[in-house]
Amino acid sequence: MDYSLEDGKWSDPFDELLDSRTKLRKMNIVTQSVRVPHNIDSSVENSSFIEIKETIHEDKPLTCEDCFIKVHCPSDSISTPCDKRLGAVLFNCGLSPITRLKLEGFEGSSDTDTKDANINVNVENPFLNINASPNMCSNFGKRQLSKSYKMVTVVHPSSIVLKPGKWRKSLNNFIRTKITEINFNKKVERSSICQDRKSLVLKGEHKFKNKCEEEVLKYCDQSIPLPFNDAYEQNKLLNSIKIGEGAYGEVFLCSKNQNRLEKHISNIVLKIIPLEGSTEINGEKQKSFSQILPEIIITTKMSSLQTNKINSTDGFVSIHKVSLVKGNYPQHFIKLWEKYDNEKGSENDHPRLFGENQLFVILELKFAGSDMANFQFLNSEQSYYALLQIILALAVGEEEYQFEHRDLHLGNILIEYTNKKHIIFTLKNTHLTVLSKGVNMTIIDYTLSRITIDSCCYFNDLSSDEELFQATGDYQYDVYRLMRNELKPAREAQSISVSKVQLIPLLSLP
Ligand SMILES: Nc1ncnc2c1ncn2[C@@H]1O[C@H](COP(=O)(O)OP(=O)(O)OP(=O)(O)O)[C@@H](O)[C@H]1O
Repeated sequence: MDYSLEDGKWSDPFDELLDSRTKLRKMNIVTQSVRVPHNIDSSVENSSFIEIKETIHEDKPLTCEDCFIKVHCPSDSISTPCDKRLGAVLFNCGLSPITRLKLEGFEGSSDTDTKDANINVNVENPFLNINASPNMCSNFGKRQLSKSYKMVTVVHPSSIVLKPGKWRKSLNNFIRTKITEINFNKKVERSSICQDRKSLVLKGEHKFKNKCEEEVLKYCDQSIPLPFNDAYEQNKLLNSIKIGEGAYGEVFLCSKNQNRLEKHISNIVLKIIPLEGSTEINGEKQKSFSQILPEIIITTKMSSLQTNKINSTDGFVSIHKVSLVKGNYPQHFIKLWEKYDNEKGSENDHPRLFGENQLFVILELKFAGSDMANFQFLNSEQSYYALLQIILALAVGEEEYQFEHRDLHLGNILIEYTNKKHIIFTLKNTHLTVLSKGVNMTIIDYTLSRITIDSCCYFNDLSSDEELFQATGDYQYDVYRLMRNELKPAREAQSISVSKVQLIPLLSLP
């Protein structure tokens, strides 16, 4: 029975507030002067936060005099989004604001209102104290209100302040564009592991590499790499366009024309990942066969949950095919790359730098919509059911494969509009039906994920990846540290049988 209200009709007090900012001002809930810091703060880490003075008169609009800034140290606090702290005072309703967070990096908000603010920031060499304890850092990240009562974020000199989402991409971009003197040689290669619960399955580097290459070819249903240009000829692909990029790959959308204009497969996404080359790409060492293998296995397994009888879900991206190709980047993809770069600006390196012996893995995925960081929900109810879909998909994945995503930020959750009224899940043989409220949610990007299949655990080893645990700039980065702390006892006990779902808060729900 559907007890929810008609699609698009339902709204809670907060939706009304969101309808227009003018209303907020009329209600004295928000004033020009405090709105900017308030919104910025919802995606800023724990370097500082605003507190409202207790003497506040509820019937009067807030001004900066009513607030003071507190500074916290990351070692002893968590960067709870500030809207939670302010929520009780500013938004007297059951739900916290669902904001589209737009923190454009370490320099503060991208909000045009902050343009003329005093930016008290020195980004020339923020890594100098990179290994220093934040406790010992006297001028630990703080913010200041400018004369015009606007808030800016100041870089914490002993940590890396990044925008939320694709942390590795942001980090590499930060290093390449902002650091003039890099005192930062601690890059650790992430090792990939296919580990038995008790002992390593594969030993010896060379054997291991060959075994992984063989395995990758097996998943590709190939015996040798295919020539890139022939396998993905321009006339086999229609309406191609570059739609996204990550630290490791370029993502294109196209329709695949299988038999020269005869059979037409609807939209597919090609995620193209360079492999095994010695050239650094996007500030990263290229992935090895052993590092890509877990991603291929995990993507294939999670996709197969669609047809599983006992635990099933469509919530993980569908994979049609994997290919291993070799050769220069085809010209038609280079053109699409350049078009994207001209229109949106790419943070990645130009693909012309790949030589003729370059290997790539290409994941052919189903198009699953746009990412949640760029999506605006119609109302709270829609976001609530979206969240339920994600939770149930994770529950199914965890039940079947002890799946942990471990990097579930907004950029890795895709949303597509759907006409389906319900989304169906099967969990331990029980059918569960969730209202779609017009949206279908899909989880992508298993670079950091881990699953267990028949007592064999597949994952990339994050324990030596210090970068992952040093970034700040969003609550997302605290979650990495919190999870590491949480798992320490298990690691110390040499146990890897952990079945916690890591879910970076998706929405600012109370
Ligand atoms: N199946 C898909 N449907 C629609 N868009 C997609 C799909 N897969 C990827 N994308 C788009 O491409 C972007 C990059 O993809 P993805 O996160 O898989 O790359 P990545 O290189 O693994 O990223 P990271 O830097 O996090 O490792 C996504 O944020 C999304 O916008």
